[in-house]
Amino acid sequence: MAERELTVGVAGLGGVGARVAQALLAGIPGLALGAISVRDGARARALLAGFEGPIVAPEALGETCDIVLEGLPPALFRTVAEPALDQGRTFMPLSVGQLLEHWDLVERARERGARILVPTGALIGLDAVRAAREGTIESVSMVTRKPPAGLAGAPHVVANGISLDGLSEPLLLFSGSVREGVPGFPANLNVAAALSLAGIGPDRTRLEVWADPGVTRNTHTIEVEADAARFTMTIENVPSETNPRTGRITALSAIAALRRLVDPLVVGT
Ligand SMILES: NC(=O)C1=CN([C@@H]2O[C@H](COP(=O)(O)OP(=O)(O)OC[C@H]3O[C@@H](n4cnc5c(N)ncnc54)[C@H](O)[C@@H]3O)[C@@H](O)[C@H]2O)C=CC1
Ligand SMILES: O=C([O-])CC(=O)C(=O)O
Repeated sequence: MAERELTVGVAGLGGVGARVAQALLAGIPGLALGAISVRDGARARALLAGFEGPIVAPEALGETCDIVLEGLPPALFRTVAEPALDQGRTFMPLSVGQLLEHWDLVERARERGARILVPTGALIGLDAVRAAREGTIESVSMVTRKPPAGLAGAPHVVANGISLDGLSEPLLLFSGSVREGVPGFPANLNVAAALSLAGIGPDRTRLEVWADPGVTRNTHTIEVEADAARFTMTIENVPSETNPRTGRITALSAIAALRRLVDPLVVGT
């Protein structure tokens, strides 16, 4: 007999959340869009024609949904994460950098029998990094290059009075550990946080962030040196229409991660 469908609650209908919610509405076997959390209900109903489920506060999604997907501005992360975990749900964050700052939530998930599933998001190769971690990893580094518009307004840029207007050469904005870098770029380095969590942690994972007028895509290159393998991988993401900081593949990665929870055949580590 077929299992019942798992319901997904989507927090935030921005570039990522709207795409995921639309995919669920269009139909993914085994999954159903259970509830959404938005600021503008009328806009949401227009984006999700045919959705008749409830619109609730972010903290209420876990009351009825098996899986809670967070696609909010980073500052609202805990508002949705904490109740979902307390309710024993599967929590899928996109604002992954916030996990580093709210690390107690991992222990909370363990205590409550909840789970936090971090999708690969706008990155590449977390399967290989996770496999390498079962052996010994010596080093992991990542270089992020974004068009200057995708980095404008980041706290690090503002706090240091850096002007990104009219750049003619690539400009190195940050070099250091992922833990040091994330707070200055909360809407840009979720990928780096995910990489660090898959591998050797935010203190040992090295990072460079470049504002590069020569790229039109959000470009991330990771290099891993491990006893089992050495690998270098690059992904060049098309910025999404609604938010130039966010690569279009981010939503697709979340959809693929949701599918994995119910598919009878799962491929990849
Ligand atoms: N893990 C990854 O690889 C990546 C993660 N991200 C992160 O994912 C998150 C979502 O990204 P986007 O969809 O591009 O952001 P976005 O800014 O397009 O969407 C955020 C949405 O949340 C809504 N919102 C704001 N306050 C709300 C509230 N109180 N209740 C309900 N909704 C509210 C906004 O109206 C907006 O629609 C961001 O934190 C972003 O930095 C982005 C790219 C890659
Ligand atoms: O979309 C991207 O290329 C990466 C990004 O913004 C993030 O990790 O927050």
